[in-house]
Amino acid sequence: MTELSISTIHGSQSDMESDFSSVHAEEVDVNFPTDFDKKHNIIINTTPQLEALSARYKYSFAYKTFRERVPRMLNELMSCMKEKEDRIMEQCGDYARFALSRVLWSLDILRNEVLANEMFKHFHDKDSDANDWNGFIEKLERREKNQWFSANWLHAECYLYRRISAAFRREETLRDYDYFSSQKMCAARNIVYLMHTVLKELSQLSRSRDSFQLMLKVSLWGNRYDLSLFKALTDKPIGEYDKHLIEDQSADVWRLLTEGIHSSVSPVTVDIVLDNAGFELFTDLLLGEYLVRTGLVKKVCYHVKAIPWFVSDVTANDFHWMLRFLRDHHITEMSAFGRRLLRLFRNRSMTLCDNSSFWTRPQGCRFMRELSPCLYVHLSFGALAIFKGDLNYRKLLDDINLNPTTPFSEGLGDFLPTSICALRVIKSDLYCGMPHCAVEWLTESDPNWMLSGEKAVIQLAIKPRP
Ligand SMILES: O=P(O)(O)OC[C@H]1O[C@](O)(CO)[C@@H](O)[C@@H]1O
Repeated sequence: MTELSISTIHGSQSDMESDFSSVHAEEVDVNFPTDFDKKHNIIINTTPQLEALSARYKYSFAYKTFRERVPRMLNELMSCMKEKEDRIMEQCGDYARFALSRVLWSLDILRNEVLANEMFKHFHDKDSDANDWNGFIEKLERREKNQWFSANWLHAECYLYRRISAAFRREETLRDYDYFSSQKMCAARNIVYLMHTVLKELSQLSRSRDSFQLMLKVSLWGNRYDLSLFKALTDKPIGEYDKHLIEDQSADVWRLLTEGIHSSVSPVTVDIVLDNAGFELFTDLLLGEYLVRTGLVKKVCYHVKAIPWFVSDVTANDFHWMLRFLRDHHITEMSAFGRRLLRLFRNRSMTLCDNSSFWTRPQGCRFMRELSPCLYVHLSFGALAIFKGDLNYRKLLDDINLNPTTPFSEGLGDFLPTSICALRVIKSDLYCGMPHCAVEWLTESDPNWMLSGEKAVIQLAIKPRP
């Protein structure tokens, strides 16, 4: 098997380390909680097991996220919008100038609400999920978990991105403007050399267990490309990554697709719940094309986010942009790959599921059957659903701080519409299905390991079929 190069991270690593080590550094201040901590009942501890992750626990990534990362991200978004004002006017028309100033004002208010740990506000926009969101916020109000530093981390972070979206969608002229799109497109353009290298190495791989496992791992490590955390990249041979794979069930996924399901699920469909745009999406398209081309599956269905989400998550616009970008590229292998993909979409071997708001709702996957029964039934008709990335993993576990050795299948609660595979680069302090003592050992050698994006898991929960 050829030694293929995939990326490592630098620069942001130091940001992360400084971020997290400052958390730990404050341990010395454990007897002297800051004024903010006292005023907002912050618990000077890590998150207890079986509790939901929340910024109410000082030694958590959630606390760091709302104390520092989110205010910084909102500052960057506001200055980026100001910088691009003229280009936005070209795209959305002159009237958007007033709309943009109202948006900047809303984002500034949002940032101050986070910094002051204010209560979540109800939505007054016309979007189809507004009522569901308000019903959810009322539930949080009753449980007094409706503030940035008391809510479950997943709920608060999803609420943040829904609020940002509301600020733009309130404005007719900016309603469909994706405020993260230039970052996503720019990141994709900057990594063409790697896409080309990967294509030359992998696009003709034949059907075999080794090739399948390699394709799955390329899609996994593509998840390191998440602009909400990391900004810069360089090359490293893929083989070197296996030592960073804490749990690897890729062989079980191969067995499931080749031995496990023939009679019960035909034609074999695989759903891929996408994460980041750009290079990660490219690796997910490569995986899908390999699955169909080698006859391992008849159909691949991709799931995207309905609104701009967590900076770099894929929306339907990003998905179509990537297909056009590949098809129209001057590099032969790139355009050939783009045309092959478009052919697979035309003959419906590949489809895009872009209309579910479930992926941008705060609830975990165990609430899908109740909240999005159609989506649940759709997944149950598939042979396997592949969940990409850290945020989707948190949604699978409903952000519950489980004992790290809890089996993955148990971590899903009762969510098992079909067999579930998680391809996750670990980027937050939440785990399950880990070998005994792995988390303790890793934390001992590096307290920041779970934020470095160095470690990953490939986990599978098999749905028993009659
Ligand atoms: O792109 P991914 O893999 O879902 O990672 C998202 C990141 O954002 C977070 O929400 C933190 O802000 C974590 O889940 C993770 O660190």
